[in-house]
Amino acid sequence: MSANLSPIDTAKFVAARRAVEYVEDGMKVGLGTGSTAAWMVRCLGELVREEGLRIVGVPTSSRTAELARRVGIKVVSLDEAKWLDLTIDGADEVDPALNLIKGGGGALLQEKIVATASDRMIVIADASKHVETLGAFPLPVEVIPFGWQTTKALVEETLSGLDVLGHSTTLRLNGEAPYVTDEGNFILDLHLKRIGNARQTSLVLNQIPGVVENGLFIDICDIVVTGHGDGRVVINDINTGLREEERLEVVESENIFADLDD
Ligand SMILES: O=C[C@H](O)[C@H](O)[C@H](O)COP(=O)(O)O
Repeated sequence: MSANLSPIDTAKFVAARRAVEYVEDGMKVGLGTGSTAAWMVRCLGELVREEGLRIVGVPTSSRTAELARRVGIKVVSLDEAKWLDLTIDGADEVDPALNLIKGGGGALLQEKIVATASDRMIVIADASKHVETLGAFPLPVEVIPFGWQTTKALVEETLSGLDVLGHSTTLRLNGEAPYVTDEGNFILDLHLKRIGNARQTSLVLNQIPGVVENGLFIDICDIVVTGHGDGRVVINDINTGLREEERLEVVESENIFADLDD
């Protein structure tokens, strides 16, 4: 069957489809969160079901855990797996050095822990995620609920010293109530004017009491697989400098497209 995907879903799907080629039998794989990562989980599930691929998956959110189980991937905790061969995840922004902003879907904390505990991190993205400088996408910062308004004020005061803060810092909402992460925390979205020094910004943010983690992923990602709406994928490996392009055909079994609610 030829799937009738929109160009954006085609881009996400081909990136995911190409990225799962890095997964080998017996691997322990970190499973990212978000709409692009959901394609990867479906692709991996298909390989498990149809080709007998034997892997264990460590999900980075309750959403991903649920989807992974549904598509037939054996799910274990990070503490059971201890160290992972590979993590595949999406991103909100990717810069030329493959530094990232993540957390648009609220899963940055588990994502950063899982990616850091992996030999390699592969990011899957559509072309719109590439930027020259990080920071147009609001930077998510996970904070504990206790005293969050004080933490917000401290974040604003600290960033004004770095001259990176734009017009506002907002508490992420779920309807009228604060959005609550899988770890029971809140998220502040930082609207920045620029991030001149992402490493410094990340370190400074994580020094503030009440801040649990921020969405800057510096020197964590090894490979970016970028999908395009016409089926092209571009692979960028920061360690080898390799850049290659190929084209994938979007002709898939019904199973993988049967469940598109994620
Ligand atoms: O918290 C969510 C994650 O960092 C996502 O990987 C990121 O927001 C990208 O999501 P999507 O693939 O839906 O654009």
